[in-house]
Amino acid sequence: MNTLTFFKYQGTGNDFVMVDDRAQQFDETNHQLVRFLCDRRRGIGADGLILLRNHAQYDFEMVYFNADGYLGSMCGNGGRCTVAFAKQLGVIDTQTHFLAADGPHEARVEADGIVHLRMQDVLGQQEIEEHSVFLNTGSPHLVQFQPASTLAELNVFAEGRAIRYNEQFREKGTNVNFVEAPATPDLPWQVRTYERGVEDETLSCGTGVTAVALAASKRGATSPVHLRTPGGDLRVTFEAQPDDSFTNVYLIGPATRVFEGTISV
Ligand SMILES: N[C@@H](CCC[C@H](N)C(=O)O)C(=O)O
Repeated sequence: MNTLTFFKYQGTGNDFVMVDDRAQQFDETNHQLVRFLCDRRRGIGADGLILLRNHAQYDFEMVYFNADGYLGSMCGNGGRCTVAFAKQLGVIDTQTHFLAADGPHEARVEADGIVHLRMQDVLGQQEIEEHSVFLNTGSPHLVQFQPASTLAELNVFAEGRAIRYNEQFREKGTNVNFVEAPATPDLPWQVRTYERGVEDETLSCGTGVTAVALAASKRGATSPVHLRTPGGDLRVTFEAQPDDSFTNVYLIGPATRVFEGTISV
């Protein structure tokens, strides 16, 4: 048996097992190990696992796995947590340029600990039905706008799973974000997310709230968009371009170290 040292981080309740893998010792093909480490009863427990690795051209590389044990796409909350982790390790100071599954990202850590993570430009969105759009913010997201005062009671697991496994999305999957617009412009957009690869509702999803903010810009939202998830509040800023793309997209929010430990693997 070997001993693995890990750190647990969370960003608005989306939680991750973080591993300093600069020595590149972690076997990323060991899906059963990742599932065990993310298991909330038999392992550490998390929505995903993130390896921080050295990279010749970037400050570091972030390798993200969903709780199902398989490599995932971009993780926005995980990206913010990885930036905070890199700072904790002394790999960076307060600015960084790192590599993730969807390409390079810039980020900075403000004095209050809030992480500003630049997301990839987003090339438009696809109308699926009258109240739902699909867009990719580094991960695939369906954004479904709900009637007022219905989000709190929605069965996100059942409704989200049905969409994630329907004819259109079954093969590659999608994350599903249910959204309620604010009653007045000073209030936040409320979001609950069923997350692919976790296959359950998570307390928040960073690429998800980014998708919601951009989709909401077609429904009156303006940058900066304030979003409220069951795990906490996030902000998204962006520039909308005439060709319906979005540039200078930032996901802004906290990233908290919860504990560290060792586990026999
Ligand atoms: N929670 C993450 C999303 C991680 C990827 C997602 N599970 C997927 O497989 O698409 C985030 O904060 O963006």
